[in-house]
Amino acid sequence: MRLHRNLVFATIDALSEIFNQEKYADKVIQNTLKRDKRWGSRDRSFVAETTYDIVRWKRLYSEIAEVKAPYSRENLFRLFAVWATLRGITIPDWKQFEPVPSRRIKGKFDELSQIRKYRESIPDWMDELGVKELGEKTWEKEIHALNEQAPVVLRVNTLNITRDKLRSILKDEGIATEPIKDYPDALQLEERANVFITDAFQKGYFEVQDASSQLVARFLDVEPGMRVVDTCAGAGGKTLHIAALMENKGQIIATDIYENKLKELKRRAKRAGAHNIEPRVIDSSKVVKKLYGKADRVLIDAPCSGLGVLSRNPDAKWKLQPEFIDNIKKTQSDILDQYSRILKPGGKMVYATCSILPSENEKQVAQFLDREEGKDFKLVKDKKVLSSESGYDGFYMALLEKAK
Ligand SMILES: C[S@@+](CC[C@H](N)C(=O)[O-])C[C@H]1O[C@@H](n2cnc3c(N)ncnc32)[C@H](O)[C@@H]1O
Repeated sequence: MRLHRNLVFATIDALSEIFNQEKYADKVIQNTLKRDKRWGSRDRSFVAETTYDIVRWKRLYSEIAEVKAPYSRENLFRLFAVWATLRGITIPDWKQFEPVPSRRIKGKFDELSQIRKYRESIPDWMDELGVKELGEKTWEKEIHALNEQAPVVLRVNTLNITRDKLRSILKDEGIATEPIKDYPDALQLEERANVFITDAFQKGYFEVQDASSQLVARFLDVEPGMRVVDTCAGAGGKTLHIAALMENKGQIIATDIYENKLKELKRRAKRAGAHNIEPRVIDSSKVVKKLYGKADRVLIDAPCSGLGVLSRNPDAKWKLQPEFIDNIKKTQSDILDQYSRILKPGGKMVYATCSILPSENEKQVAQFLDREEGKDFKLVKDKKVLSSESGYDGFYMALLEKAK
């Protein structure tokens, strides 16, 4: 592979914004890709994937390159040189690159690979927390899987099209996909591609949604005609799936504390042809109180550490803090206590997270069931999805039923 100057420079600029200005990697990459209209799909994927790779391996590469934050341009080029050397890519003789000690880089890589926190490139606290919560063996496998690049999975919008039909349309657009066994609405891309520019996307035939995330709406056991409240709806990934499962019949009230996310949900619902979604911003406790005792189904897709989705969001390794996880657990239990009251007697509720930590998942549910607020509920079933076992995001979902 030959390195192109403008692509390498774009990658270095993106890394500088992510590492030094604390900006989110996905947003920075999105903007960086707008920089040069002449870039083709290979150029764009070089910038996106190399940036994500160096973000993912920041700790390991920093140790090898002996550089620390704040990252000067010189240091970013050193990180880049480590990335290229470990992939067997020849470093060009540009003045930005110092002579690269390839043997030393490979030697240090072998040496550091003996120690998990370097090998898997994670902060000390995260390694300790993973071992404490999951045990050494499971954590070891899980963090390894979470460092793999995530596959691109689509959720077929069955309001508009069948899976087979979409598959054949995408094939005609040059995008090959495979159905995934046991995931009835999913198609996995055989090769990465920008699916958002396809005609099929504009027509609302699919959404991009990880396979594990696609399990949640089905877990809620919805039926056409029900009243469902999706309490932490965000931009509506699962709301749209629920709408499709309900065949547009019944009512879905989608709430969130952020209006901008619900605005995005509205846009997506329009494209998807989902007509039974009513977004409501939670701007006071009244909004939730008004719904008490009204729903057949409640989804709590709770805010969480996001440790199950590190493969698609590797900069969370550096942005996440242990204090954030402690606080979010308190929010999760408050949300459970409050939003469970939205259910009618005999109704069902799913509590879900994209975390793999038992303290955010099964322990959170067990504590709820032990509290006064949970006394009328029983656990019907739960499912822990590990990335190392499924090949998709880490997730947790519990189905609870309220007594009649
Ligand atoms: C895991 S995300 C939701 C993802 C979304 N359900 C989807 O499938 O695309 C959690 C959401 O909870 C929202 N949130 C945080 N605190 C909340 C609260 N107290 N009440 C309702 N929503 C909250 C966040 O804004 C965020 O959108």
